[in-house]
Amino acid sequence: MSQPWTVVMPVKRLTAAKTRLRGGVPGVPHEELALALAADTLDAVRACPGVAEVRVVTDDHQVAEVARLVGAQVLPDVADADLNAAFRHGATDAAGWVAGITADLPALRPTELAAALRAAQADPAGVRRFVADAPGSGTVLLAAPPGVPLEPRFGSGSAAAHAASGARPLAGDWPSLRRDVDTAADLAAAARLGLGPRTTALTSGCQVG
Ligand SMILES: Nc1nc2c(ncn2[C@@H]2O[C@H](COP(=O)(O)OP(=O)(O)OP(=O)(O)O)[C@@H](O)[C@H]2O)c(=O)[nH]1
Ligand SMILES: C=C(OP(=O)(O)O)C(=O)O
Repeated sequence: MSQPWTVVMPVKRLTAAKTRLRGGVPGVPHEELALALAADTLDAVRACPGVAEVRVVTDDHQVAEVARLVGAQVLPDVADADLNAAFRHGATDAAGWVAGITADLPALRPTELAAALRAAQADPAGVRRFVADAPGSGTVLLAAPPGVPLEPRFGSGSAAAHAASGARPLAGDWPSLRRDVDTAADLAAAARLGLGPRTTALTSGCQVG
């Protein structure tokens, strides 16, 4: 029987978010696209079996509104902090299993996330586990057992940084989980897997990638 998860999802202010994607979908306002990516990720996380609580760390009022509507808890960003500080802040005082996930997974399927979370709990070693992104250099998910600090090392080269910090990679065929979207080419790859409803509605009929 799996134990419940608290999932922490940081989202940057939309005006500053996803700069590598800016202009990537002609005709689609950038902030609407950034919001759609986060909203679809959030919906999939909320729909994932085993996820008891979702904490969205953000200073963006539109993201906060969407998050509250789907029953997530909203925490403001720590002033002048970065992505890893946002993960640590969101994980504060979480009692059981904690996972940090990036908010740029618009093709995410709840079944694939559930499978990855189950795989993390199946490890008897009691260490942090992570899921690398599709290219293998980044991280989309970091999981910590009860009582073990999340110790996030997201950012460029984070898969190696997480491994160097003692976290172990999770192997699994979870293409929708591993498909983070940083560029227009990533969005095209996510579209081939099947985008969530908000990103689909916003980009349908548009040239992506
Ligand atoms: N709350 C919070 N979330 C962040 C911060 N930096 C990044 N994120 C989120 O973390 C996730 C992964 O970050 P990146 O892929 O680097 O996204 P990004 O910084 O918006 O994209 P680029 O501008 O292209 O580097 C995204 O969902 C971001 O919204 C931060 O300082 N605070
Ligand atoms: C945040 C990360 O990278 P990117 O900005 O490339 O999504 C990461 O992979 O840890």
